[in-house]
Amino acid sequence: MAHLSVNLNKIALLRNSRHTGVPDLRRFAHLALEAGAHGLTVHPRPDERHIRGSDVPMLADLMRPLRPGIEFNIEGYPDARLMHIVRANRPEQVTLVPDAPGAFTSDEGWKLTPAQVQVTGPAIQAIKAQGGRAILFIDADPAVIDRVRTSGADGVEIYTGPYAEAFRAGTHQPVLERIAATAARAREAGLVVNAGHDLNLHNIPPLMAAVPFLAEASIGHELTADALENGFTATVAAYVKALQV
Ligand SMILES: CC(=O)[C@@H](O)[C@H](O)COP(=O)(O)O
Ligand SMILES: NCC(=O)COP(=O)(O)O
Repeated sequence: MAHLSVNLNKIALLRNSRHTGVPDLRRFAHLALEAGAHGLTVHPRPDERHIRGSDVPMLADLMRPLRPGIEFNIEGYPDARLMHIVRANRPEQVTLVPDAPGAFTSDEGWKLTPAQVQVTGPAIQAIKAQGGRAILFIDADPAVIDRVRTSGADGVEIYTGPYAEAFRAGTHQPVLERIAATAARAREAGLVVNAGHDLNLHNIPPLMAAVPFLAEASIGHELTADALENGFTATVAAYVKALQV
């Protein structure tokens, strides 16, 4: 069984297209948790296209009485801005991604080159120093796991965008095998194994069959699109169930 962390980015994206505060991010955070989500994820990008820095304290305050158990996961590139948000809000988990400031979306993982380690190392130390779990967003590549292990990170989030794309084409088996090999190597190294990006109710079952020990899936885009058709509460409950196999 994998935990569901609902990513609220796309609720915030819709909210930002008006100055009315509708849809209310606080309400959708409550709805997600009441529907059975094990946590919430936000990615406060530098351009604040969706999640704003000012959203994070509100969500941290909302979730604090529900801790432990319910987890707050903050994602982003470890620049001074993100690390200030992390220090101020002390989430249970921080997922570091190598995104450029204007990235269209997150579309690659850390390679942990010496230059990248110069960036991730201090951030990992700062996250762990305040009791947080430091997760590195990686591509499905077993070869990177040894570098993750020596980085001091607590775990990985395997980037599932290529898997989702291959799944749409019906050519996902080799990609899924690479994910499974990466996850197995990470587990052997004692790392937490998470996954995320473009996961949906169709591509989750094969992923869970291949990685039954997955700890958490953070899901936002496809879940929000499904919720437009089927309702947010019912959709979150369906994703919780899909991850329980
Ligand atoms: C890291 C990842 O794959 C997602 O969590 C990311 O937050 C997606 O960002 P957008 O919602 O801005 O596309
Ligand atoms: N880390 C992945 C995430 O939080 C949500 O990604 P997506 O489901 O919006 O693609």
